[in-house]
Amino acid sequence: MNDRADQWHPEGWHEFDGADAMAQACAERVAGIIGNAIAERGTALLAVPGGSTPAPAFELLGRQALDWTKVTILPGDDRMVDHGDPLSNFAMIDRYFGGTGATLLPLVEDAGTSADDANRRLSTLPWPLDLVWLGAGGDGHTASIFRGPDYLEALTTDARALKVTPDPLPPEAPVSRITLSAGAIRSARHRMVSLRGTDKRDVLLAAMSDGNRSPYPIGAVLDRADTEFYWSPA
Ligand SMILES: O=C(O)[C@H](O)[C@@H](O)[C@H](O)[C@H](O)COP(=O)(O)O
Repeated sequence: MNDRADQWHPEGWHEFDGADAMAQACAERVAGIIGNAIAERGTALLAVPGGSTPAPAFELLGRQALDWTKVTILPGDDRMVDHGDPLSNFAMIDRYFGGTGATLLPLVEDAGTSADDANRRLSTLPWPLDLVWLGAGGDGHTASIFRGPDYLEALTTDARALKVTPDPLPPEAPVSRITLSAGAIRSARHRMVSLRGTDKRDVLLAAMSDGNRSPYPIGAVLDRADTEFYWSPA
């Protein structure tokens, strides 16, 4: 574990002793962003990550006293599966926020969804997003932006979302996906990344230090845009 106190960290770095403290901090921060967005614009629009890290924070956030009827939540990326599939990120959002009164917007309706379908749905939203909350992979991916055949399009398209087929397919979810593009992520009013573990931390720090030249997608995607980072060792 390369845990040197003098290790460089980007602006907006928040470190926690454990996953519960990080989940509490993430839930409170996202609730604050939602409350401010509603106060300023009457609505709040946020994209949230898939994967396992955010679940404890989703649990706490879903219990926050907010005017959820003014909130729209969508996945920042989703696997090309039906909502009944355990791989569906939308199903996880529905599990934690389905009872709040928020509007839940799928990126993927089913395995046949196209990028055009997703972009048509996103075109109805009061863009830009108030928040894009991201996870990070040990290979430096974020959302479903991986190195591979669709990487350049994900970094350069003006479209809000695109279909990607990572190569190699990630073993934990070996399917194509629809993901927000780098441009959509950078256009959000706020960005947050939550992640656990020293290996991922070291990849993220390297990526953020590299900026858009980074070989790690998250560095190129964020391109040093203001972002808050929430990290715990486990
Ligand atoms: O659809 C997905 O899988 C995610 O959006 C992906 O970007 C995820 O956030 C990271 O892979 C981290 O996943 P963990 O939180 O499970 O480590």
